[in-house]
Amino acid sequence: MNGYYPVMLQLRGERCVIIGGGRIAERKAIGLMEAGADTVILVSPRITARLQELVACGSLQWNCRTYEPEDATDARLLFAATDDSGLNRRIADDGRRAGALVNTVDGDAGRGFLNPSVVRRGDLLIAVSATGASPALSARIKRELERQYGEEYGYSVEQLRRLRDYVKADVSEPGERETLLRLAAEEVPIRDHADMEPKAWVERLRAKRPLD
Ligand SMILES: C[C@@]1(CC(=O)O)c2cc3[nH]c(cc4nc(cc5[nH]c(cc(n2)[C@H]1CCC(=O)O)[C@@](C)(CC(=O)O)[C@@H]5CCC(=O)O)C(CC(=O)O)=C4CCC(=O)O)c(CCC(=O)O)c3CC(=O)O
Ligand SMILES: NC(=O)C1=CN([C@@H]2O[C@H](COP(=O)(O)OP(=O)(O)OC[C@H]3O[C@@H](n4cnc5c(N)ncnc54)[C@H](O)[C@@H]3O)[C@@H](O)[C@H]2O)C=CC1
Repeated sequence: MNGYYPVMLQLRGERCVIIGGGRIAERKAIGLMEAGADTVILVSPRITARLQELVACGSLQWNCRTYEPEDATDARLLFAATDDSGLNRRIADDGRRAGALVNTVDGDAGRGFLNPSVVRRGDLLIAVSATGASPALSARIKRELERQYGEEYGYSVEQLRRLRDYVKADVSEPGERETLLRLAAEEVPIRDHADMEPKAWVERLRAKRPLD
């Protein structure tokens, strides 16, 4: 067992602090924004052109200076993303002392979190990690999954959520709920013009439900 445990973190309203403003910090910042993080703070004397654009449109805050230990205070997630590995280690220590979850971009990953490679299709989120053994393999598997799970899954998962809300409210018998939701999950992906009105969908599923 290598000690890694996957979770899905809800980042809305959580303070995310990135130290560094290079290519890798940029990738981490964009990943946070794709997740819906709304409080992302960059600390770096220099940042990339893309990060400057994101600062200009108000998506990120930028503190244009070098790291100070106070930057780690109150961070929920802290990214040590500079090109100085000694500094990254100090940032990580400060962050852990302050109770933050810490990502260190240069391999000192023993006691923090790693970023997986991610495929997003609406509410479907597929994350892949080789836990530091091979980021290139994670990226390759992500590309394979992107082909296997196309954009149509975004619409499908939206419809499955609607169906599930309906079934939770309307079908009182737990065994029947489970059977219906499993059968529905087997039917996706669905075409985005298909009528997936929950009531009619449940009726269709009931008609094809295996007799038990
Ligand atoms: C430990 C970890 C910590 C962390 O950053 O969280 C880490 C560390 C390091 N990455 C390095 C190199 C590369 N990283 C990538 C790409 C990604 N790296 C990501 C995560 C992670 N990288 C975590 C482990 C995750 C895992 O193993 O699954 C991804 C998945 C997610 C993301 O960063 O958001 C993102 C895929 C983006 C996508 O989806 O496409 C590529 C490929 C490419 O760029 O195409 C290369 C070159 C090829 C190679 O090295 O494999 C180096 C060496 C630097 C050097 O040589 O000096 C280190 C440091 C070290 O390991 O020593
Ligand atoms: N995790 C990953 O996927 C990968 C990680 N890496 C690692 O990431 C490191 C960073 O790579 P890049 O972003 O390409 O480097 P870069 O050189 O483009 O950026 C480094 C950034 O750190 C900032 N910085 C330096 N000292 C600072 C300080 N005291 N306080 C605040 N900011 C400071 C600089 O201003 C710059 O913005 C590399 O050294 C490498 O070890 C490299 C490739 C992939």
